[in-house]
Parts: sequence; structure tokens; C-alpha cells
Amino acid sequence: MQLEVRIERYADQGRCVAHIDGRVVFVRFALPGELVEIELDEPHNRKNRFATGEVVRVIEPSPYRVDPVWQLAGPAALGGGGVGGADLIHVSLPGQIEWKSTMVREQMERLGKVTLDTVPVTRLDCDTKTQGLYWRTRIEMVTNGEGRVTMRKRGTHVGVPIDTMPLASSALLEVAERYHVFDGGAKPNARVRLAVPEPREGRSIEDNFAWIVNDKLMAGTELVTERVSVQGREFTYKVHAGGFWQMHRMAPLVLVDYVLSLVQQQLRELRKSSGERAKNAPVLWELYSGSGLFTLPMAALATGDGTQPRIFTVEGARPAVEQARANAAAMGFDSIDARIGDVAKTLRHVPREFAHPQVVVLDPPRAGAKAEVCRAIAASGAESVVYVACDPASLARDTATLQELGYRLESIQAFDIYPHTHHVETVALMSRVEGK
Ligand SMILES: C[S@@+](CC[C@H](N)C(=O)[O-])C[C@H]1O[C@@H](n2cnc3c(N)ncnc32)[C@H](O)[C@@H]1O
Repeated sequence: MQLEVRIERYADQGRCVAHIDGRVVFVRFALPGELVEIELDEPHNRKNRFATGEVVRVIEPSPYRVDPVWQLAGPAALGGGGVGGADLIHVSLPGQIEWKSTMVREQMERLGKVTLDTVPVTRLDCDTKTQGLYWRTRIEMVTNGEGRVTMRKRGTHVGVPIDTMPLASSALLEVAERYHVFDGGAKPNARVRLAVPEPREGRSIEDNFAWIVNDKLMAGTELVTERVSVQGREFTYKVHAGGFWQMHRMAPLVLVDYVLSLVQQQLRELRKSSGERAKNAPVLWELYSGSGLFTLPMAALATGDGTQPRIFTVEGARPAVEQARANAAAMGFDSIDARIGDVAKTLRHVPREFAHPQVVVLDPPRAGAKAEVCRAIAASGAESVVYVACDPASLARDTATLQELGYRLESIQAFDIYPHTHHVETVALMSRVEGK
């Protein structure tokens, strides 16, 4: 069924809101203000339920509408291929910033109970230069019966064969070419994965990559080496190619730099205000710590009085923690207690020497940290919380909880490290309100 609607505002998952006969409809490939014709998805005739649909004709376009730089990801009815993975491909890069800024601000208002004038969103220079393409250092796809790599057509199980992946980094595409990934080099009906760390400081890729088919390493190495230079020092991480690592080739540098500067600034202020007590080395918690992306630079922080921070980390994935420990040992950091376990459960029994952190850094999965973890943070008496979030709604819910527990939002900064998708990374700084 095709209908003409006026698009009202942004919604989640890369969609916008319109109404048909008073009923909400979430529309893909739309922009606020536009007059469009949409095709409703099935089922579209149930009462008291929202509907979903996709733009099939644009009658009055938004100034932010552009022709997709990656046609295959564009909406099928507008000449695209309809594959998933780039749900904002119809939006200009400035329009994507506006979209993400508005989404974070609205979620923080609605669920986080904080009013913000604006939420700044940083776009990485490299993405401006490449029109938002060539940033993914990891891809995972399936091959069809002929061994062609495919991407799923949105809302179906149909695999569309692809001969390149324009969101993948140049280094990844170089390795893909070496192994003929996009031209028949993979087995039929297989799950294929490529992980290619960004070669930094003029290094070449050599064998620092993983080409994995059906969980079996075909070429490269299981443990890839990631390098992050921050504040004039390079940190080296050996990480499992299949484990979590920030996807965008520059995200580890940008996020570590920002988080580290917040932690540093908080420690400096706390040292100033706490006088005598500041003689002890500061204690930091890092929750959901992965392979130690933030841990190593935090361990290297100069505290100004010759001490090193003592860090308590918690992460659920055993292989990641084992790597984090090895990465820390290889760099000579011995002030880290890296625990394997569920964050909520582990925080029920924190060793006394780590019980009262000055600053807590957390980077939870999409579901957020939730109330029990927020309560444990508040009970620790931490003065500052640096919250790194990949889902603004979860960040907002946890912000509301932390506010009830005596924290105040001090600053918020988002990073567009997932161009052409609705995803956004947000870093919020919260501090304990005096007397609470
Ligand atoms: C967004 S990642 C962040 C990792 C790390 N900060 C980084 O940037 O590389 C979230 C991490 O939380 C871990 N995780 C998810 N749920 C967890 C839980 N309930 N307890 C402990 N770790 C968990 C995942 O294994 C993953 O490594």
C-alpha cells in the first residue's frame, strides 16, 4: 500500500516518524520536513499498533537529502540495492551530524531527564575527506552457493552479491584483494570475516590481519596488533581478531584521547581539592574494559606526584582479559588488577584497596550498565564517572539512575565514528554532587 505522508521528526534505528490517520509510522530513508510517498511493510492493518514503511518517492526533499555515495545501500525503490549496513546513506554528512546530535539530545531529555541546548558531535577529518567511506577495520559477511560474498537485502533473507564494501578501510580492501574475497576466493555458503588493523606511522600491513572462514583462520594471524598513539606515547595491543575492538580505523585514537583528557582533568581537580589525602596513588575503575583499550593509557597517566594510578578493571570475555593482562605486562604496567566476570557481580566484592575509586570509566554494551551497576558505582563514592556509550538511549537511562544516586551531568560529547549509519558514540562526564 502506498501513501503520501509528511515526515515529522527523527526516530531510532535510522527511521523518522510520520502519522497516518493518527497512527505512528516509522519510515526508513526519510528526513524531517519531507513530503514523501511510502510503501507500508506488512502487517499494516492491525489496530493500535505502529506501522513501518520505506520511502518510494520523494515529493518535497529535505536540504539534507543526497544521492547515496554507495548506491547498493540506498532504498530499492529509489534505484538502490536495498542492502543493510548504511541506513543514513540518503543523508548528507552535515545532515548526519544534525540527526545524531538531535537523537542524543532528545534521548537525554526524554529518558535521562536532562535538558541540553545542544549535543556537539565530532566528525573525524578523515571521514570528511573520504565522504564517510573507508573506515571499517572489521567486516563479517556470508557467501552464497557460488562463493560470492553477499549482504542481506533489508527485511528479507535474500543475499545480494557484492563486489566491494565501500565502508571498509583501504587496508582491509587491500587484503580482500590479496585473497580474492570479493571474486570467488571464499567457500560457498560460508561465514567470512576480515580484521585488518589500520597500519600506522608508515607501517605496512604485512601479516597483521586475519582472514577467517567459518571460524577457521585462512591467512594472517589470530592475534592482530593494534597501535594507539596518544599524548606522545604509543600503546600496543595484541587482540583477538574475532573479539571486540572499536571498528572505525581512527576511533581508538580519538576516544582514548578524549577519555584520557577527562580522567586527567578530574584527577587534577580532585588532587587540588583533597590536599593531604592526595598523597596516595589514585584509584580508578574501568568497567567493560575489553582488551584494555583505555586501561593501558590510564595506567600510564602522570598523576603529578610521582605515583601511578591503581586500576581495577572488569570485563566478561575471558580471552579479552587475558590479552589485556598480557598487553599490560608487555608494557611494564603492574598497577592493574584485571578481573574476568560480570560487572554487576564482580562489583559486589571489590578488594578493599580498590573499593573507593576517584574516577570510574565505563564502556558498556548497547544495553547499558543498568541500575545495579550504577548503584555499585555510587556506593563506591566515586567522584567522577566517565561513561562511553554506543547507545544513547541506554546512556540516558543510566544517566537518570546516576542522577537519582547523586550525580550530575557535567559534559557530553558525541563522535560520529560510524558514518552513514544511525550509530553514534557518546561520552558523558558526571560528577558527584557535594553532600550527596
Ligand atoms: C563496548 S565494548 C567496550 C570494550 C572496550 N572498552 C573497548 O573499547 O575496546 C563492551 C565490552 O563489555 C563486555 N561486556 C558485556 N556485558 C558485560 C557484563 N555484563 N559484564 C562484563 N563485561 C561485559 C563485552 O565483552 C565488551 O568487551
